[in-house]
Amino acid sequence: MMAKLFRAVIMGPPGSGKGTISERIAQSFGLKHLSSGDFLRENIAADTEAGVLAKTYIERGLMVPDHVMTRLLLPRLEEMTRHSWLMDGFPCTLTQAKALNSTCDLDLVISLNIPYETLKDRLSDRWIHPGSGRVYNMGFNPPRVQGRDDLSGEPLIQHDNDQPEALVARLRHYKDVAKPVIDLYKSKGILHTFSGTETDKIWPYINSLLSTKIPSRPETDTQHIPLP
Ligand SMILES: Nc1nc2c(ncn2[C@@H]2O[C@H](COP(=O)(O)OP(=O)(O)OP(=O)(O)O)[C@@H](O)[C@H]2O)c(=O)[nH]1
Ligand SMILES: Nc1ncnc2c1ncn2[C@@H]1O[C@H](COP(=O)(O)OP(=O)(O)O)[C@@H](O)[C@H]1O
Repeated sequence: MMAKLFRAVIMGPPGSGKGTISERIAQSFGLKHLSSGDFLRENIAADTEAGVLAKTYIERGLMVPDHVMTRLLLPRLEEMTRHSWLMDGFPCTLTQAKALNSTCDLDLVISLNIPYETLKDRLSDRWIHPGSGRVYNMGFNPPRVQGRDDLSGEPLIQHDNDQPEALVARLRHYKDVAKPVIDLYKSKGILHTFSGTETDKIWPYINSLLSTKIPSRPETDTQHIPLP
């Protein structure tokens, strides 16, 4: 019998560690990690109509409008009827959350609650490989060769968006738009909030929560069965 599918969302302000934690969850529990940012970058690289439109917003440091996001992401999720997944970066707004609601039932929402000073320190030290979206931090997870991506060897860049002046505005905006989304998931009884300043200290709590929710791990009993 196929294991029950599991659908989760991870939310948090820029720099809260959504990408970093999502990778750990994907590796430990075999969920597919879906990232709105990666998905947008793929569409931009492929010059799709929505990608061209999204690029005009991202280049100005703005959020992509809800109707573009839902038009891009929902069909993709609808294709994933046989997969368990973890979505990072979507939904960001109540309109997106309601649209997602009409497509699927979420099992769990993880919300990361990280102090502003911590976010500021991390993001001012974040380096990105623009081609793949791989993320480094000079203290926490530095690249093997300074300034170069581990896999491609290509140069890493920093986003102006990650510098303190832009960050204050992004965080204020996040708080405003995320609050009703968090309230919605709280009212559904699926919200789990994790607070702290270090991913390595938060991770064991997320790991043990997921261990109680996701019955089978890839390395234990699904060796011959394709993952859901
Ligand atoms: N010093 C430190 N850096 C961390 C920690 N956890 C994550 N980081 C780094 O902080 C930065 C932000 O982490 P991400 O995983 O990209 O955060 P995110 O929430 O996905 O960020 P956005 O893509 O902007 O929404 C990256 O450079 C990470 O390597 C931590 O516990 N300590
Ligand atoms: N759910 C979303 N709604 C609107 N815009 C989004 C969404 N997810 C991503 N974006 C846009 O794509 C950009 C890149 O996203 P991401 O890689 O998650 O990184 P970051 O939030 O650090 O910029 C965002 O800055 C934003 O413009």
